[in-house]
Amino acid sequence: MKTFDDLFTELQEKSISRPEGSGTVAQLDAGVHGIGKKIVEEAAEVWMAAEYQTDAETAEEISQLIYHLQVLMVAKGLTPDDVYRYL
Ligand SMILES: N=c1c2ncn([C@@H]3O[C@H](COP(=O)(O)OP(=O)(O)OP(=O)(O)O)[C@@H](O)[C@H]3O)c2ncn1[C@@H]1O[C@H](COP(=O)(O)O)[C@@H](O)[C@H]1O
Repeated sequence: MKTFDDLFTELQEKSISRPEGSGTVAQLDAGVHGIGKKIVEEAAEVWMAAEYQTDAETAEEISQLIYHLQVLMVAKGLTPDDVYRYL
């Protein structure tokens, strides 16, 4: 099963290799403004799922929010350690 750190490593590698068809590359090309809008959208979907949908659907929405947060981290050059030091 993929972990937070596994996904982050994969996204960092894709930001360098820029494979054709990668949604991550498209997100990075959209820039921080576009990525930020996706984060707000996904956060709202997490909230709505938690209130009105199943636990499994909520978990899926949380995974999507984490993904978009990681895309923002890659865009900004932040690493998991930069975040972990505040946990
Ligand atoms: N974990 C994710 C992941 N979570 C969410 N998303 C993206 O976020 C979108 C969120 O879905 P929504 O339900 O909000 O759909 P939507 O609003 O219709 O989405 P869009 O039209 O805005 O794309 C998905 O369509 C994906 O584009 C993800 N995209 C990729 N990954 C993983 O990231 C890695 C790299 O992916 P690629 O860069 O695409 O190769 C792979 O391991 C993928 O599994």
